[in-house]
Amino acid sequence: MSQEIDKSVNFPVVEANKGVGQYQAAQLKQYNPDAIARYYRYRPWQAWGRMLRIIWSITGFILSLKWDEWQNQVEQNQGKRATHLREMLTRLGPTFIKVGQALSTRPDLIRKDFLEELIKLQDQLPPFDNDLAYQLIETELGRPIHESFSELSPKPVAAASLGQVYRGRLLSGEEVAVKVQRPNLRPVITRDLYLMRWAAGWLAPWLPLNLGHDLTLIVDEFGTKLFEEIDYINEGRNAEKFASNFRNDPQVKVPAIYWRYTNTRVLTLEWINGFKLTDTKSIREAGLDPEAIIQIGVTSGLQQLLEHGFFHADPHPGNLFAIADGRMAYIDFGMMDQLEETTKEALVDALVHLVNKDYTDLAEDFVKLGFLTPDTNICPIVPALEAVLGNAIGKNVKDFNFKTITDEFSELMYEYPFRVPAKFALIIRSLVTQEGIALSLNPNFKIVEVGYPYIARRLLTGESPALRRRLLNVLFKDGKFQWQRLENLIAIARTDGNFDVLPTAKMGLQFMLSEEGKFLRRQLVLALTEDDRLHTEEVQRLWNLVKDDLPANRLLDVAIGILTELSREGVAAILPKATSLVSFDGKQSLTQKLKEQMPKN
Ligand SMILES: Nc1ncnc2c1ncn2[C@@H]1O[C@H](COP(=O)(O)OP(=O)(O)OP(=O)(O)O)[C@@H](O)[C@H]1O
Repeated sequence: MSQEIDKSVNFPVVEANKGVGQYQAAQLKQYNPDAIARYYRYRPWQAWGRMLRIIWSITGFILSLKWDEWQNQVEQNQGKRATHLREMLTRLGPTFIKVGQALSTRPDLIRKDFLEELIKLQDQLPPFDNDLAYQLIETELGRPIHESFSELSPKPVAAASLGQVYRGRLLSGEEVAVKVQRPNLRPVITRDLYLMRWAAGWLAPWLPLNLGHDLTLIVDEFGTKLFEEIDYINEGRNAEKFASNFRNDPQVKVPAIYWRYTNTRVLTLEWINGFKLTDTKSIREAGLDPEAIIQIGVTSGLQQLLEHGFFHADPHPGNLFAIADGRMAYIDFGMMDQLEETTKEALVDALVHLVNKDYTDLAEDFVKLGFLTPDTNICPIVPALEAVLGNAIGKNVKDFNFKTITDEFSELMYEYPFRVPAKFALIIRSLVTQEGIALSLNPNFKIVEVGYPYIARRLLTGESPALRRRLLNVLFKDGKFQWQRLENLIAIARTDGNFDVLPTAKMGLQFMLSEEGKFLRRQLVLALTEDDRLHTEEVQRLWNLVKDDLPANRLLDVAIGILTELSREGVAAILPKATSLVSFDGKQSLTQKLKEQMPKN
């Protein structure tokens, strides 16, 4: 522990009540592009040296690519250039490593050979000095190492972009991972973000796509996230919130945080004994079923986006573990994002409309989600969406994959005024990464085979009124009930291991008998009697689909349960309007009987 922590680079914080150019010698706690710009406006020389180094490195790389083209050696030098790119980003430091990590999940933007090399940035990085790290742990925790840990590995077990991780044991015996941040991270990141933002402003007009206009916003989003990521207290809180969202899920494991041994730059959390999802060989050797792990990964990923709204924005395979007991564990909660309720709902809508091939509604969803501005004329976009997405989905919903969708979509973006809202860059990244992980475990993986059953189950079990409205959207087209869609939905939902028909049937019945279900009751009667015939075949087909899961006696219990729960007012509200439902095929006598049997309270 001989080395001193380098305190020479100190980034000042701007206090709101101080004039421009007056700074405190403290550290900027939150990303604030204006404050950063103000600081460097008065000290440009502090950024020049760094700027020259970045330009030098990037120009060198671009020239080597050009040289290969001139010499016709692109093929031969592919591997060499990919390594060059990774080494360059590593040399440029944490901010650029993070950019590389973000790009490593974008097969739509990056060549395959580069991609494979960039993936190594996820956790094969050079560690920083051990003594320095130990010293940082002591300073941050305010006590000597031996007063916190009975064991601490003499060397880090992993070195990542922002910190390195030691394996240790608390005095109380628990096995822990101790993550220590790289020294001087904040000032280094701040300076790089300033330069990136400045460059983004200059480059935007020369870049293709509407994406260019958003480039400084993308840098700001990246900067905000990066600042959140270097506050380990924030990461600990995120982990606990994430754990709480999955508290009832026996398949997802989240490490506990040991707050007594945690501070802004040191994080102590439960050690996870498992195999990274990159380590497919060990997963198979341990007798674990990759398909089951994929299922947990995709379902929990969709749950984060569509249910909790709080999602892991960095789910690369180095951050996901398969545990010997069959569970999947998440680590690294530095980069998380929160979706608003309206965004979650619009996302479900968009998925439903996409699967139903309702392209007009889908175009409207894009407006709601901010991909199109509200003043956009969607008329020409609808057929374009149909041409591109209809192709991507194919005849069968199962042919759908995000990679094809993003590829096809980038074509649309050239022709129509689509833009990717900064927030969605993270969602898209999260989805494409999860699909990529699943593909690495099973090359024939189709996200829809796991994803759509989950969505179908959620719609059918619609816990919230908003979800029930969506189910109705799926079941009706132009006011007509779509038997085939209900049949498909049930068939697909049944392939999801968690789908139980009985509670769903119960919920369906409850809904039908409620005031809210009035519309559905009426429409069902119309559907049943459409074209002057009783549609018994459709009912029979539906019944065949579910009858094995619905033993008659249990179904009767459920029905009686629901009916006895209904108050007299409830029944009175239903019966007069439901007469049409029961007026054919002699069932009126049954409702009469029910009326007589209802408790008189
Ligand atoms: N709780 C844990 N149990 C076991 N290993 C862990 C744990 N936490 C971290 N590690 C190991 O340390 C590595 C780096 O951890 P983590 O991803 O949290 O760091 P990071 O600096 O946030 O990295 P990244 O570059 O992915 O942002 C992990 O890939 C894993 O190998």
